[in-house]
Amino acid sequence: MSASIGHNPFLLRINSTNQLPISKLKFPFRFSVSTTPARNRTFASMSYDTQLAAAKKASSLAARLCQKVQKALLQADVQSKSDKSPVTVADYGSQAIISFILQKELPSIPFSLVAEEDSDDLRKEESRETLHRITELVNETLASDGISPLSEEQVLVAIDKGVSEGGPHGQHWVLDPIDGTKGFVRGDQYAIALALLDEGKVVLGVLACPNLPLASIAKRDESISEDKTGCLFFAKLNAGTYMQNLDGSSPTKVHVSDIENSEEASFFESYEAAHSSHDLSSLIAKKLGVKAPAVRIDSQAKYGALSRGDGAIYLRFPRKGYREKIWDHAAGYIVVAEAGGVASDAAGNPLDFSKGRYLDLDTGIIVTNHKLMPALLKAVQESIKEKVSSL
Ligand SMILES: Nc1ncnc2c1ncn2[C@@H]1O[C@H](COP(=O)(O)O)[C@@H](OP(=O)(O)O)[C@H]1O
Ligand SMILES: [Mg+2]
Ligand SMILES: [Mg+2]
Ligand SMILES: [Mg+2]
Repeated sequence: MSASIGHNPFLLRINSTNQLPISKLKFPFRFSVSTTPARNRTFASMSYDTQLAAAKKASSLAARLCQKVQKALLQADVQSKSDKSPVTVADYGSQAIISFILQKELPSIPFSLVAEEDSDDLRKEESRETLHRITELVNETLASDGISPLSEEQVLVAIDKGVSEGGPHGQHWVLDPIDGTKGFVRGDQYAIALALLDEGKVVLGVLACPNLPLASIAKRDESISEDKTGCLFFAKLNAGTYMQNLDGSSPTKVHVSDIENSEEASFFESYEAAHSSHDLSSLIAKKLGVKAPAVRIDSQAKYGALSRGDGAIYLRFPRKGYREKIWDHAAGYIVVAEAGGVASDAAGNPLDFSKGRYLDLDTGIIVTNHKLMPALLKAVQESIKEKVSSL
């Protein structure tokens, strides 16, 4: 793993392999409050209310930190020049806050966290100033909620709780502290994405999207820039999906688009062509007769926007060999599923979050409503075949 600290104290460039030394693996924990063995419990019997409240609090505080850093980044006019995945002090700060708050709010539940970042680079001598800045940011954010400050070591320990491997047994939090870091650095969309796995299934998810307008982004007039932004989506198994203002308004229930005619559908995809083939998605859209141009935005904000019907389809086709990580999809997946949507890989298999830190997938991820899925799947499979045979 390597990292170099740029001129701006808010930005770190990092080259992460996501490989973890065996010595860092955490024993998978069971939910200890219940006296029933985990495998015998039914998901319906669990309410997950305390976990959801803790997840909402943790994500909202992390969003506060991210908003502050993004403002500073933009004022400093930093640009992402490297083709390596950027990591900012906000990625680390967000992970530290969420890890710390979840443990603080849920003291009686054994804690297992599968998260994107680790502190290996931050522990290096050359990162001292950065660690100091991260700790300062974390403490300013915690103070705004009346929480006592953490030491630099406590910040590192909180970040490193994220080394869990997840898996099919017990409960595991799944965290992307900033999803869409490239969008974050550009001043565009990003999300703080937190989900809970229980026995390998996603049972709750929270998506904080500080730059997403509260109003629909479908057919938005780009010239109107004073749209209110900052959405918090949350979903619990069998309990629906809700959206509220990040500042804490009362939640409203959301539902995916009920469009049946694919010609009327619009679709989301990654802003970054390196993350998802824009060529393949345009071929699929053509086959479906989609008229609207692709809506390209960063991060799981796409899942949030889809869950409230801003668009009807999300297409993601990474280059061959890319392995999707569970934190890039777990929260978004349940937010869409509980809003009446469906996600699968390109072969129509459901997404399986029980396999550890990665998703095992056939080719890509497609998300839509139940009515459009059969036609979408057909168009996807035909398009993939055509693309492969034309190579
Ligand atoms: N070559 C690649 N193909 C597909 N996804 C990639 C990728 N390189 C990075 N990503 C993932 O794409 C995520 C952003 O998704 P999106 O394209 O929807 O904005 C990144 O999350 P992070 O920003 O958390 O690192 C990263 O995990
Ligand atoms: Mg990243
Ligand atoms: Mg991500
Ligand atoms: Mg991330």
